[in-house]
Amino acid sequence: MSMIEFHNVEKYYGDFHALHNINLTIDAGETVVLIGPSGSGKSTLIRTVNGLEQIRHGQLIVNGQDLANPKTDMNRIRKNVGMVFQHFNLYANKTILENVMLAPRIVLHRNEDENKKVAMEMLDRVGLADQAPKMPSQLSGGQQQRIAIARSLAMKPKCLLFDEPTSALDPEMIDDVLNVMKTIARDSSMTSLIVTHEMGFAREVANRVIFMADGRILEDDSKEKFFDGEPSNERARQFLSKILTH
Ligand SMILES: Nc1ncnc2c1ncn2[C@@H]1O[C@H](COP(=O)(O)OP(=O)(O)OP(=O)(O)O)[C@@H](O)[C@H]1O
Repeated sequence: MSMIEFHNVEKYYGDFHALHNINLTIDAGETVVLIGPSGSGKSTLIRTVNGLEQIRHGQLIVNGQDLANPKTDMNRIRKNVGMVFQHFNLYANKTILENVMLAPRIVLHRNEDENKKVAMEMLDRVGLADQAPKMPSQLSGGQQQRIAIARSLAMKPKCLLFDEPTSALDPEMIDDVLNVMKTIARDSSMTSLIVTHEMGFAREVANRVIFMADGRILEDDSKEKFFDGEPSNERARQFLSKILTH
């Protein structure tokens, strides 16, 4: 079953043509990594999936709903499609537990006992259950990002979008966040679409690797073909050799 379908999608920012003729189908349970040079449209592409950016032409179907249809209930999309950003933006004046419980309470009206149980389960999943009573400022950046992941997981989404979740972190914190993301990727009930520059991570967890440049998908391969074979596209090959030699 497909979770996300792009059909001939075009995206503009004013006159700037940011996405060109995107065709892409992602099945439920897949872990897809999106890579490419800066400014190639990776963030734009994943932000269209939960409606943070609107498309101009084409069709985008997420969890069976057509995003271009004005009747589509975007709240329903966002319940099923979570997002983890580069900057985690926890509520500074709320405890870690409250941060994780907030959206399910407001959006899903989950009852308090169940909400707390789920929140603690998710905090446990990211290895931070013991931090529940603390305030965000008492945690490191890497821990805060893991809380942001727990916060997304608490909504029990079908799909999680990750937009460079480790690129604002100090190097020593990156692995802890990637390890949490690896356990999510192994959960076949969740679809993950991940923008990252972490090639080791991509190589380990991705089912598929998509390479973008200039707003276009130039390569869409299994991870084996992309990393162990050779991408067919010349720019993808150049990008890969450059990034792997750094
Ligand atoms: N809100 C906006 N208004 C105008 N142009 C934008 C906007 N957001 C992005 N762009 C432009 O769209 C292009 C794609 O940007 P995008 O952030 O999607 O790229 P990216 O591949 O995610 O880059 P990076 O790896 O640097 O985050 C860039 O040229 C960028 O300048």
